[in-house]
Amino acid sequence: MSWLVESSKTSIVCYFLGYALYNVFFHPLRKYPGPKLWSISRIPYSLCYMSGKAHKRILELHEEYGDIVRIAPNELIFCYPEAFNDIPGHREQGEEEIGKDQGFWKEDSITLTGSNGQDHRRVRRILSHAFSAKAMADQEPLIKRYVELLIEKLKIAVAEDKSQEMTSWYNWTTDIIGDLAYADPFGCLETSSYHPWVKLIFKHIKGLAINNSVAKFPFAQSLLKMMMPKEVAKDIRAHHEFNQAKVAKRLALKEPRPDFMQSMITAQENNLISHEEIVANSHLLIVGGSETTATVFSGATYLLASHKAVREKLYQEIKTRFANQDEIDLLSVQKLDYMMAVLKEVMRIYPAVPSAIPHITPPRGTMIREEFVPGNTVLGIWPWPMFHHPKHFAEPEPFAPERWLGDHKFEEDKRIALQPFSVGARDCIGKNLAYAEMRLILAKMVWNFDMKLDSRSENWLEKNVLSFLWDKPPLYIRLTPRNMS
Ligand code: HEM
Repeated sequence: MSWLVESSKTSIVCYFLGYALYNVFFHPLRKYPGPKLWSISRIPYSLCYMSGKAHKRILELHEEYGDIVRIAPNELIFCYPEAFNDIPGHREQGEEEIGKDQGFWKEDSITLTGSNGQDHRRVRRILSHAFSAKAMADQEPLIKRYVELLIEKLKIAVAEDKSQEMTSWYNWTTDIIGDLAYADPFGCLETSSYHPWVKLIFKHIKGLAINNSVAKFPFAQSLLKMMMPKEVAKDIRAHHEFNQAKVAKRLALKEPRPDFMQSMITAQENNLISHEEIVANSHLLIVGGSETTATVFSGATYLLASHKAVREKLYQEIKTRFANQDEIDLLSVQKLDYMMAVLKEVMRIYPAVPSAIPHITPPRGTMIREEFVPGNTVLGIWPWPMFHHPKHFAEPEPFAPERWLGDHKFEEDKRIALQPFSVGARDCIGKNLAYAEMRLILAKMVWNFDMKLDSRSENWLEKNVLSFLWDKPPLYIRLTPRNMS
């Protein structure tokens, strides 16, 4: 019997040795540089992914190995400004799409962001109506109402305690997207507290890195499911049931509404979208449309609170442009050039989507940067390292909005490297809405309050944990109301 055990052990060792040798010396990606251990197995990349600081390690890898690095047997990452055009960007006519890696999306593959080819184009066309200039003009009164509610409730809270935990306030503005998707707000701002469903969205971030890391290890994924505490499984079920119930309630409304759902309802009447797709995409819109903007608001508030000169300059711009705050609307905020520079710099320093969203080459392979990349190779661009690489941005660490306003110190910057909304046929469909919302909220915040950092939140940026998206620590800011009309 012992000979059987011995020979099994030898076979296993030989298998792994052969696998390692193949990956290093014979694999089609062998010519790409990267740490040897990472090219043998996915495990080092997965461990890095779960470390909470993967963005920094990935930047180090690009600095050490160059623009294209092999980070797993079958995976390459790219860090040069044109990479956004080469991978998610528009393809030439007749060229095959570099689609999303379905191994990453799994259950989300029927959403807009997880689907490929015809399905993606069909749903994108349907949803694009909800994000047109006309739709946004129709949505403006609703957005303004919630922004006014945010300011009003904050003023009440600040009268009691100047120091407010701002990530929660910005998470509560999910009310806007909740109303645009379900016609039924969560009531977070009204009650100045979390709706349990909204709380779960933000709590869920912590698990994303683990979930994404094990996605490529089916055994580990099954194990994780088996080990999942009962309450977590119950939370997940309740979360999905809540989404389904909200969608059903919105679908039952007879009156047309200028919201995200209307275009899907019209499409369903013409058999262009299924009920399951409507449910899945409503969830995507809520999560994609609220977590991202809440991150940018939190980053902007922290950076403004800790940079007095920038804060003052922004305040001056807003005060000079508007006579009273009723003049601040979605259209007028577009004229605030300094604010735009501030927002770009916030998204460079603290991008809302900091980690790579994996794509995959078509089975026949494709050309990238005049080199052939074999079929079924997973490709990624990590936004945080792209936006922090000293080859792309001079002095990448300090918060410097002037870099977007022609300051000669930054004239060598590769500005096209900053693509926080990605590019091409799969860029952020909510980009214009996000900019409108961000400018409006920031303008109203700066008009109404001066912001200073509470000592509890010093080095807040450094305390953020990367879990695919940011797992944000509490952000305490001291708000002083200004006496403005
Ligand atoms: C600052 C705010 C935002 C940032 C930084 C952001 C960023 C992004 C990025 C990088 C992508 C591409 C993801 C990929 O490659 O799969 C994306 C896609 C998407 N975003 Fe946003 N987003 C923001 C706000 C919003 C808002 C407000 C909405 C809607 C309410 C939204 C809805 C979507 C959807 C549906 C997609 C998938 C598009 C497609 O695959 O065709 N996003 N976003």
